[in-house]
Amino acid sequence: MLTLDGVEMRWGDWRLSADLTVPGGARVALIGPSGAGKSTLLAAIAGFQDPDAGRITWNGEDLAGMAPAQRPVAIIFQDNNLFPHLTAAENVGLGLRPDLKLDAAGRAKVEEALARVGLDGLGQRKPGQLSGGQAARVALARALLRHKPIMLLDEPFGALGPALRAEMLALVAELANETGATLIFVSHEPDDARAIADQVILVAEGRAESPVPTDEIFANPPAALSQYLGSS
Ligand SMILES: Nc1ncnc2c1ncn2[C@@H]1O[C@H](COP(=O)(O)OP(=O)(O)OP(=O)(O)O)[C@@H](O)[C@H]1O
Repeated sequence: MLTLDGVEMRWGDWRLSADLTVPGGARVALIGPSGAGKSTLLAAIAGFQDPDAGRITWNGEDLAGMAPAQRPVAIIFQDNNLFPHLTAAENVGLGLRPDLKLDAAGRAKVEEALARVGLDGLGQRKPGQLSGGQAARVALARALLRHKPIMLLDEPFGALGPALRAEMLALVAELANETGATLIFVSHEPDDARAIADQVILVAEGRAESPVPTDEIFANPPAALSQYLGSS
């Protein structure tokens, strides 16, 4: 399980506190108003931004001082972080080795990951020759290949249309089920949370709340959530 114990993030006067536990294998949506701190929270878990106070642990192990690459975490960002000059296969291969010196077994793993996300035969294309949905699949294949127990998604499918976004989220949920990974994703669409999250963390008014079962939180939304849903 992932535990945020007395975590505080600060930017100038801005503050976010988080005291919560995400069970291993959970599928959690982070929802809340723009600027509430959802990305900041993911950055703290991924190791891009140190907490100003508190501890983040995974199965009891403190992640402090661990570089992002060493953490039990794979993260996918909204722009998918693909290198335009590398092929889809090379972009995926970076998940195995940053120097791309892959042996036959490594190349086979890349092919396997590409096939698993539905990109069989498209490995030699550059990102510019792929659709938005296909590019998102490349990012997913790269994350998959890293075999990390926690997968973080910072609105990775925000630029896709609703049908494609739903399809990609369903694929992510399927992959998380297969690998047993703990999934934490940011979304501005309550429907995304309803579709694949079993729990929701509300990030609002300076706090990231403990996860609540998805059905429960939408059936009986706290004031900050009603306000956010009403204004979106
Ligand atoms: N590098 C930074 N330097 C200073 N302030 C920052 C930095 N990154 C984020 N912030 C501030 O932290 C607050 C939270 O930002 P964050 O991006 O985490 O919110 P969010 O909930 O993900 O928003 P959105 O839904 O719009 O993506 C904002 O007030 C933002 O301006």
